[in-house]
Amino acid sequence: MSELVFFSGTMDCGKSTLALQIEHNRTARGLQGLIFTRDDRAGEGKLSSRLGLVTDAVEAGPGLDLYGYVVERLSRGGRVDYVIVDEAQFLLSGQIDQLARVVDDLELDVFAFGITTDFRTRLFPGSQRLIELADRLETLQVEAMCWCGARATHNARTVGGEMVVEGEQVVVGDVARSAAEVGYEVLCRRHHRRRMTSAAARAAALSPDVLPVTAT
Ligand SMILES: Nc1ncnc2c1ncn2[C@@H]1O[C@H](COP(=O)(O)OP(=O)(O)O)[C@@H](O)[C@H]1O
Ligand SMILES: Cc1cn([C@H]2C[C@H](O)[C@@H](COP(=O)(O)O)O2)c(=O)[nH]c1=O
Repeated sequence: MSELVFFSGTMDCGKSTLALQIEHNRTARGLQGLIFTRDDRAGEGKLSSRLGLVTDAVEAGPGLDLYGYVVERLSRGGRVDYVIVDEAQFLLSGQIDQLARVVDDLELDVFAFGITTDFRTRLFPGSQRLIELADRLETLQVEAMCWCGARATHNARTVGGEMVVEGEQVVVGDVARSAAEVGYEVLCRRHHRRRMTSAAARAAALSPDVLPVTAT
């Protein structure tokens, strides 16, 4: 029985890597997949992993009917054995319904990958619909970690190094610790709530206000 599977986690937990591994393993067995993505950091029509691997993909812009695209490919004599979707959080709710139809009507497995919540801890529309419709939800086994050592469960956005909780939902970016204007950092819920990024924690540790007082 074909399935719609949603592999989710924070940023930087290995989702795109797993997508590429699934693609590699199936291709190695002679299967042919169709890969969709949206707004990958590597550019339009790319699925990229921080491990350095990248492959071509179909850019699933807001105007693309994913079910229609698969049907058209098949009706032109093309082969599609399964479908992979990366950055699925960015898809419209209706596009997730189209993926469910690919599973139900075309009997193809669909493997979707994405972050569930944005920097404000709110669900992305695509992720919300995937949680509502998926046959199976999978959490990635390689956990991203907060600076405190706890499992990272939330994505923080930084602007000029400061954590922010207001702004546009979608701003393509990375977790690299450069001085980029907009960056991201994964945190545990406790530190996301306290807006305590690794830089803020370092600054607090160096502050004379919090230096330990030693008894004389
Ligand atoms: N230099 C490295 N050596 C080993 N593993 C790395 C390195 N850089 C990144 N990774 C791994 O890649 C993961 C990020 O993979 P990626 O597929 O890009 O994540 P996601 O798609 O979830 O944002 C990191 O959590 C880490 O496990
Ligand atoms: C939290 C958050 C993230 N994004 C963007 C930043 C990246 O471009 C992608 C996530 O990619 P990854 O492969 O999972 O690292 O999403 C965003 O636009 N808005 C957010 O709130």
